[in-house]
Amino acid sequence: MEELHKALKDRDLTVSTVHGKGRSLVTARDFYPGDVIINQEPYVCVSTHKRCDGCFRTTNLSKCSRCHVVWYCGTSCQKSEWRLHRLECEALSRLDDRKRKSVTPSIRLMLKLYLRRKLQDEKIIPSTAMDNYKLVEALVAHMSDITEEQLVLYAQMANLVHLILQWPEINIKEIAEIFSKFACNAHTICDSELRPLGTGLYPVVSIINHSCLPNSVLVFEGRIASVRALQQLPKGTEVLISYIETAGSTVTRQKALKEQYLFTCVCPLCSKVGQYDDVRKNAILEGYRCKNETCDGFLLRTTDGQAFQCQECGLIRDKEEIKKIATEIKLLSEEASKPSSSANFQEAISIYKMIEKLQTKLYHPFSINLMQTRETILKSLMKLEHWREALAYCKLTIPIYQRVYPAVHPLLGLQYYTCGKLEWYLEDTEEAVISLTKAVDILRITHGTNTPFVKELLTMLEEARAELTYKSSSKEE
Ligand SMILES: C[S@@+](CC[C@H](N)C(=O)[O-])C[C@H]1O[C@@H](n2cnc3c(N)ncnc32)[C@H](O)[C@@H]1O
Repeated sequence: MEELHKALKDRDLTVSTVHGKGRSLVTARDFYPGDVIINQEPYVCVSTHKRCDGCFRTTNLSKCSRCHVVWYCGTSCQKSEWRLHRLECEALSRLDDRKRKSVTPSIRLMLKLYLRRKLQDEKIIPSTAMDNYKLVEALVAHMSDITEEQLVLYAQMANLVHLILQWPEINIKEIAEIFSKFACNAHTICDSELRPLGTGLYPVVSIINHSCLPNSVLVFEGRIASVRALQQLPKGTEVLISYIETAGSTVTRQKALKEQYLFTCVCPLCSKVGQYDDVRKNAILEGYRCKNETCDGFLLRTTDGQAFQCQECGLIRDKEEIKKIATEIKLLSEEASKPSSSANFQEAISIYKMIEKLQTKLYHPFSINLMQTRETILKSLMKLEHWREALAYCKLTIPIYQRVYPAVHPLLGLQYYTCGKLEWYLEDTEEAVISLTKAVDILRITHGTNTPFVKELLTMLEEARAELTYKSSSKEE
């Protein structure tokens, strides 16, 4: 680990231990909003769905002609992956069709990990301070916290890995432990618009702990993980990213962290659990609305548990009435998730609009359930190229985004970006300039200014500004 400390020192970072959290990454100088704190290539990664295994693209794909499992977009990616894939390919080719179908991304991640370790041990692939198996060994596994059921699943997966690799010395218990490490440490690789592409293990980035109110953000440039400061981080600050979607009540966030990452979060936001501010925030995010439509107070359960009372105007909402609407929403949601409905955007939109109508009666106007429904409608409208209505929905989501996310958050930036693009396309140039400027202000910090995505956004903003100037000068004439 000496080597790692030296490599991190060169990047103005250190590792220290924080009570209740274990290792943590700490700044050794001041970092400013948008500064890259650390970049890392994955130790191993896999694409999910049908994508090129090298660059995650979905165009010009052809399957490896030998193993029929892995896809490449061309010879360049195939060559760059060859040393590792040669061994993986050999192992996969031995499988019959049925077994080959059971090779999930997690199984492939494990195969690649073992093969890469072997290649590094044999010095066929070089090791560096930030790229070696010792870093994987140091990752937390939380073996004592996993359920019996999960353990059985890991053991089954480990057996499959054993069967594929056919290495006599392989240790099933060790593989199961590494599966647990994947669960606690691997990251979902996303594109610039935060759509998931694959999964990767970045053992140095994995030293970074979670906060529900993070000071940094993890984004990806291709398969390189990039952690950027969201705010000024004075020397000696613990770098914190969010592992989960933070727009949820404390209970929802803690449940997600416990289930997916096996820990109880001790961040400043979570330690406020039960305090008035936390109760109020949660009741707005996931609670019911006041019966009086002009009141935006939040509701809490009455002491007898039989109803909910608005904390602003005192009006009572009956539990049965709430239950009735909630049941109608549930039935409609089940209908919407049927393959026949989700494949037909028009049908999906009409069901989700019914859900939206019921949710506006049930939930607080700043509810995340409502935000998610509107987001689903927006996406379907975009698919159908119903731009004007899509813009209306996008605008409806923005106030909720502003409320549930901090001022600098990639999802808020991306929502302004969608809004700006739609406005520009619909020739609402003045509005487009405002929305795109807001998008740039956020995304230049979260994504950096050198990525193709942000460069394109900057060009779009420049063009929209030029168009606005032209429109204004033509009006004056
Ligand atoms: C990806 S690792 C982060 C590095 C880890 N601290 C280590 O020592 O390797 C995730 C683990 O760190 C700990 N952790 C991260 N954030 C935490 C938080 N906010 N509260 C409590 N534990 C946390 C948990 O044990 C979690 O499973």
